[in-house]
Amino acid sequence: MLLSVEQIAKSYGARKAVDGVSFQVQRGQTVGLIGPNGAGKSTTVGMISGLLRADSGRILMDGEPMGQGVSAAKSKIGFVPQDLALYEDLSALENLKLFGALYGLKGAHLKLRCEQALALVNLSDRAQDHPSTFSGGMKRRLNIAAALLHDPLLLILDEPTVGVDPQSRNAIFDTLEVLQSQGRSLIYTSHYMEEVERLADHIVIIDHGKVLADETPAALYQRLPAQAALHAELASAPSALLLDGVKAQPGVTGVQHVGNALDIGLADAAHAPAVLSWLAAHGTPLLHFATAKTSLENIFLNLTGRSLRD
Ligand SMILES: Nc1ncnc2c1ncn2[C@@H]1O[C@H](COP(=O)(O)OP(=O)(O)OP(=O)(O)O)[C@@H](O)[C@H]1O
Repeated sequence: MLLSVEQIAKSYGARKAVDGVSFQVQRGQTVGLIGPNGAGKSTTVGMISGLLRADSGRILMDGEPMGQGVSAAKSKIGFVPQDLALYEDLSALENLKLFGALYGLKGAHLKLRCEQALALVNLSDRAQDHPSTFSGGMKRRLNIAAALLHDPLLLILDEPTVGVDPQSRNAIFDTLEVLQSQGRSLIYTSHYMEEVERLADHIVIIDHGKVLADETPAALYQRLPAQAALHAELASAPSALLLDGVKAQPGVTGVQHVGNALDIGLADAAHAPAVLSWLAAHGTPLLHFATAKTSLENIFLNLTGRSLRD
């Protein structure tokens, strides 16, 4: 195991921002930390990266306790904060050299690491430009490069796609996938389930400073009442009788309708053909239908009764 977070807690005055959070990160694993605004994600990763002191609990990095100040454990972690930390009046390369020097890198080794990091985030051709001329996404990528200079085992990213255009978002994902293929561990915080689902082997759901779930995406899917959804558009609005009939079909976990459209939850996608045949035999003509895997986005709603984003 690479990182063990054990019952960490932190209050700001009377407000408990993080209230006994525990989870682990294995070598090479990506853990997605997901929760709504104010759930305690930034405070949690702030404590893991050593920027914030925990009121209680313990954090072990590669077997060693994490504390404040410089330590071997801390040097194994790279942190990409939510707030961008770049010097606008230095070039991209000069920014990296400054960060690298702070990590104690020097000379040819520093230069090589800066070049490698710029190449990884696809900014080699902008090395001499100032970040003031960069898009939000390019600045974020430069920040990721800065956090990688000292070759950390674990990279922590706090909502790296906030304020980022879709193209740069994909470039960030591409970079993170390269890091994964190198066997690096990642902690990725977000309030977008689809992002976490794309990247993470393990998802930790956090709300009001507490862990609500800590599982693989597949295990979380199993917690959803419907595994698949069937959307069907009829030629006219369904009758109450038809709705009851659909609900009674094997594998149907729920039915909603808006106008002529039916949204049917299925315990398994394999039930879709039988439900469609039944509809064709009993309903008004079917104009259009589509099936889809249900979204993990629903899991938060399922666990808390609230949605991830308001
Ligand atoms: N420096 C601070 N002083 C006082 N309260 C704080 C401070 N930082 C965070 N909080 C509070 O602690 C709680 C957790 O905040 P935190 O930033 O960790 O959540 P988050 O999940 O990262 O949210 P977001 O997605 O909005 O960044 C919130 O109620 C927040 O208002």
